[in-house]
Amino acid sequence: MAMLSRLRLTDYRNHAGLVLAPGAGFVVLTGENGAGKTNVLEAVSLLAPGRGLRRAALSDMQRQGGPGGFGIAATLAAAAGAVEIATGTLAAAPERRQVRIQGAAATANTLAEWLTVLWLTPAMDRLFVEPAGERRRFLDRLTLALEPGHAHHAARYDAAMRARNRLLAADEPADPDWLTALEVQMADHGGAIDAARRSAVALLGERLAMTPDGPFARAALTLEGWRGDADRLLADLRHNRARDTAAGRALAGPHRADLAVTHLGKGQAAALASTGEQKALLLGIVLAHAELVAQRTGHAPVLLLDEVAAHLDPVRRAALFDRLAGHGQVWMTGTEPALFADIGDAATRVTLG
Ligand SMILES: Nc1ncnc2c1ncn2[C@@H]1O[C@H](COP(=O)(O)OP(=O)(O)OP(=O)(O)O)[C@@H](O)[C@H]1O
Repeated sequence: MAMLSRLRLTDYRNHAGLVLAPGAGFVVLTGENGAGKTNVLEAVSLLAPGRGLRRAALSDMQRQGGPGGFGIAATLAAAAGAVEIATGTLAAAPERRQVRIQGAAATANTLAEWLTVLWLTPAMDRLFVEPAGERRRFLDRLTLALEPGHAHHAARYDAAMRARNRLLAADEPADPDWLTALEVQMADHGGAIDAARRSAVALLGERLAMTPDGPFARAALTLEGWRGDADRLLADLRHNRARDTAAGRALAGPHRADLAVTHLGKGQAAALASTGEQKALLLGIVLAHAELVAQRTGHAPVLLLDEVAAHLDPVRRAALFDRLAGHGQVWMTGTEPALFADIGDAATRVTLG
């Protein structure tokens, strides 16, 4: 777990070749609209498991007009010394993500052992009113930061679930032993997923409850939609084979969970809060989580705050900078350098475009 001390982008979106040497603390990216600020944050988000902060297709990320394929390489300053991590695609396989750690091929999920990255983007403003999937993904990123094995369990669960769906959809009757084997895998990994999420929600809830009422609204969190351990999941899957066959998918399991968020001060569902209140709730959750992860793992996550500063009033902006000072590496974007005038000289400032 660490921070980035060097970042090199090759043919990544609009960046043919970009090298940055971020310091610890704030990394401020400014530039006009379309300069490629969010692209840089997206590149950093791909140094963690998953599809990055836009959830875009890999083939969309290679530079249009470039040779095909892209590269994102970073040096991590870790306690044990520098670690080189890299991800990207090759021109011949634009949809296949390659990952290297210290030069050796690795899976994307192992990136979680080296770097924790969390982000807040304008697209997440609608998180509380969107379908459950977006909140589940958000919850899973929060969980992954506390439990690096979470991505592995999620990947194995999804693979087993897809295989079970295919088996149930096939014309010929499913081999019961094979079906049971897949359900056992789903139950084992699903139980681990649920336990890790519940633990993350409980820890984060405690942290939020402890946080004094400040300029960012406080949230209460609960896991909804589906809860249960491995035994319960296995029993449910067995019992619901006919129903799942008719539906064409598994109707119960941790893939149906949701994160319910309440505005603590108002005792009201986050979805009912105003747009500004929803932004503040989300920011409050991300900040509390970053502090929680730093406290529990001894390593602050790398935070990517896309266009967050511009949407805060000056008092909240100052409060944000105050709260994040000394947190670790915090990447922020904005079109106006003046937004970041108050964060001091220690920041790494980069103008793009
Ligand atoms: N695969 C690609 N190849 C080349 N350019 C791309 C690719 N994908 C996106 N772009 C370009 O990147 C630019 C958008 O970059 P980005 O979203 O990082 O901008 P930004 O600096 O964050 O802007 P804003 O301030 O408007 O949010 C657009 O001009 C877009 O055309």
